[in-house]
Amino acid sequence: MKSSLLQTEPSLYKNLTGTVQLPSSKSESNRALIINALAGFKSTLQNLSEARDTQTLQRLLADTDAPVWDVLDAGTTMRFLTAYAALQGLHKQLTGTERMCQRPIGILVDALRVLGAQIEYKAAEGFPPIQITDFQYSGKNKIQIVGNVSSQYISALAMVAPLLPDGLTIELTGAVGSWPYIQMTLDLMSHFGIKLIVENQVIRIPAGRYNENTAFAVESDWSGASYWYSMAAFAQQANILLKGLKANSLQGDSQIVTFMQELGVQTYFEADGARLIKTHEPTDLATMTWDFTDCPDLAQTVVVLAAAKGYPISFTGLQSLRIKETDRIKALQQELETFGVKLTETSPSVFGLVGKWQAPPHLPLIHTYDDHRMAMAFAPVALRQAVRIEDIGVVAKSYPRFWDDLRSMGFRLSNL
Ligand SMILES: O=C(O)C1=C[C@@H](OP(=O)(O)O)[C@@H](O)[C@H](O)C1
Ligand SMILES: C=C(OP(=O)(O)O)C(=O)O
Repeated sequence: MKSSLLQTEPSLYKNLTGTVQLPSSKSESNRALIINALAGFKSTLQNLSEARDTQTLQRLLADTDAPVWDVLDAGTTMRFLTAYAALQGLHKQLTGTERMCQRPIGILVDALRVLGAQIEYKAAEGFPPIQITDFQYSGKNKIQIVGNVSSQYISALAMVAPLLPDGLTIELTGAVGSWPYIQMTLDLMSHFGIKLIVENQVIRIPAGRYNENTAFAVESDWSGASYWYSMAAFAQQANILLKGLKANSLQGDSQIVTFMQELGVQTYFEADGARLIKTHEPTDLATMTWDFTDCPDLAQTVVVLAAAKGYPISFTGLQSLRIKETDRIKALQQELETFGVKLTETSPSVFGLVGKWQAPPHLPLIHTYDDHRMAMAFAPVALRQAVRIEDIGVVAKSYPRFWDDLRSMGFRLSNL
């Protein structure tokens, strides 16, 4: 595989200005697609994401006859389709990339089995590929599920719960990670007509039908927006309009607004999006600990920025990063080493950055670990120094036009 060279003129570092049409949120798109499928494909979904994960889900939902659904590397697609196929008793095998077959699904499968699904593992217990064969309702209308492994299991269960004769009460046990993603699911279910109740960690979902013919427009992707915030923070001056973002978002990753405000990037909401202005360079920042429990997909963006800028930030809530597209903690540790920075666990579950960022003597190569967010989180570094990116193709998972958007802002990308 050929790596690519990403570089900029010094003038871009001095002043980064332009407009970006962000991709739509894949999380919102994937929920809307599942709910619309459960309601008979009759609604009008606008701005569905061009992310490969969403395109894959859309294609598989339409491929009703296929005995095997290959989700590639899409976590939500795997988890959502598992619950979707299981509760309808569809005869399906679900599989994915080698990495997808290392990402756990046992918690969801156990819950679906309790409800009456017949699901077998085709290889390792607790991991895809799985074979779904039948559904015979067990009569259970309450279930407990752990909240700190992946919220995707809970979203998957919640979306199919109205199909059960008595609905379903889902009790989340222990600490809950990625809660805003669960809230997004519940908000979308409400939008499509399900009247559910949430009390602390208990979600009560009544039996019912999703409304047909309901319009829904997907918002731009806040996770994708985070890389532009990072670029604005890197640059000396920045004025970037990110189109399609709204102040009141369903997406928890809109938390990036608050994080970046601390780091000198202010957000102004306009009629057609969010304008990012670099207002100042934070100089004497107090030592801070930032929690990514609710927004794990922002972690790589902020860790790389903090490492490069020497911001005194410690990080918590990174546990779920170990079971995503790659072990993201390990991947960050390895890549930051190239620049002389260590990401270390200073006390249980708290990660700190040690060492001063240094340009390596040779053109640095950023390894991408089949992880879109590794490539995108390191791309802003090119405002300071040229970098090689191992596989630029990884961005297709969530933000296929990422490099085109960088080019339109003045970045140069070439094959090596
Ligand atoms: O439900 C979703 O759309 C997502 C939930 C999160 O996963 P976890 O719940 O596994 O943290 C997030 O990391 C992922 O990118 C998308
Ligand atoms: C973790 C991610 O996605 P998924 O779990 O859906 O593969 C992501 O997009 O960062």
